[in-house]
Amino acid sequence: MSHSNPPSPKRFERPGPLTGRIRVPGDKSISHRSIMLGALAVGETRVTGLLEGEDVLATAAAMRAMGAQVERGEDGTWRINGVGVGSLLQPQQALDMGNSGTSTRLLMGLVASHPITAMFTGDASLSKRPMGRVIEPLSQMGASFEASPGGRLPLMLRGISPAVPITYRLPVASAQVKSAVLLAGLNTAGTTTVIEPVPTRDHSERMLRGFGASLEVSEENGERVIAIQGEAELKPQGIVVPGDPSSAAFFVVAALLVPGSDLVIENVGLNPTRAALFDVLRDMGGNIEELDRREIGGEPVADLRVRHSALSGVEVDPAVVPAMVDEFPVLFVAASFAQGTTTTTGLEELRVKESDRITAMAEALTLAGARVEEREDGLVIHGTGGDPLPGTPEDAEVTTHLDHRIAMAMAVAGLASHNGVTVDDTAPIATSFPTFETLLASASGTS
Ligand SMILES: O=C(O)C1=C[C@@H](OP(=O)(O)O)[C@@H](O)[C@H](O)C1
Ligand SMILES: C=C(OP(=O)(O)O)C(=O)O
Repeated sequence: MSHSNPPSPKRFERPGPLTGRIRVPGDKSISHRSIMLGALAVGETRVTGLLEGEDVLATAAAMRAMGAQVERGEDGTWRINGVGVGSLLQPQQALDMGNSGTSTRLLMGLVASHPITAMFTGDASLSKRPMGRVIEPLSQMGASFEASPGGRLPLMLRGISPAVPITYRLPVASAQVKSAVLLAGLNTAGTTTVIEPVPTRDHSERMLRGFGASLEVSEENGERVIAIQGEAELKPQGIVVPGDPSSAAFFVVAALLVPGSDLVIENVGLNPTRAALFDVLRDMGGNIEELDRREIGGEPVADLRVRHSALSGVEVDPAVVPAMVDEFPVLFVAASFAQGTTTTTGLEELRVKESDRITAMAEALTLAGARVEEREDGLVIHGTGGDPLPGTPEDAEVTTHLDHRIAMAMAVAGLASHNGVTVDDTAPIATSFPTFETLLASASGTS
């Protein structure tokens, strides 16, 4: 896990144009869910294109600790032999969630409706993140918790079976909270319902259905209502994981910013609940073309051809925030090079990710010479009009706070800066995108 890796500083400097074709690793959200649902199906689920990042490996280790077989074949296919809904085993040791909020919150949902007790631990970043948002609904379902102060990790969860089905309206727009309740509902007799005032990524709904759960989505008074029938029997699946749009985002912005670039990123997942960044960048003037749009594993996918473009500032509609919640760090970088001002609002959730991404990016971009104003719920960025940023001073480095997306976003800023940008620690990148630096070297012809 990244918390045990020594810090690995690196300076990112102006490369040649980004050209050719690259393929980013599999989608993180879909990879986590493939392992979890595979571990609850009876029989063998096969997954190709699984993201082999530390976050997903933490999920795999936890599912093994609760009885599933999760193995990587030599051909890169993952084989998961599940225990069946209701049959998770008592883990013998604490479940180490590393840096991964998704692993923690979704697995809390699974454990909550099984008659087992689990201790959840994580790294320094994860141990600061709020878990009250899942403790609350899962307590209503009958699970009990002993959490660290502030509803944080480490925490002990005592699950219960039978659990109580609930109807829960999400107080924050969070796919992790939605998924935790739906996963708890899998082993709960009756109907468990989640009401989403603001739609969030829908991979759990799509995949639960794909695995054979009875799940209905309807709309009532402008809200999404998701109802799952409990005591489900899941059937093993063959899953092909599309490329992660959240990882592709770094290369899309890099190609827009580095002069002369013309890059194709193959096989990018474009689920509408995930893909808003690409629309915002197009509104800013970004030349991003979709090639060969197709469907893979029930998800829309395309190759993205991205060419260097002059960008203009925009006001980002807060309604699109959930559909690009992880992409703001790199959007802020794009905005720093645009002509004019970019305004973002409604980003309160960014303060409780792996780091406080509003403050972390304001500080990092300011150090690299950008003009940034921090507000409670977003950033206002005055762009350079296309000129390079100065970059970080020789003796200074950007602080990533154990946050992979800060590290990668500022690496991209370095590519378009006079003096480059030094990032204090690139180790967290391995949580979601272990091949980031290799792909960057290959796209810029420096490998
Ligand atoms: O459900 C998921 O797979 C995720 C949901 C989002 O978190 P929130 O639900 O906390 O917004 C996102 O930031 C995270 O990277 C992955
Ligand atoms: C917020 C993220 O992940 P998680 O919540 O799973 O740690 C992310 O990948 O940007």
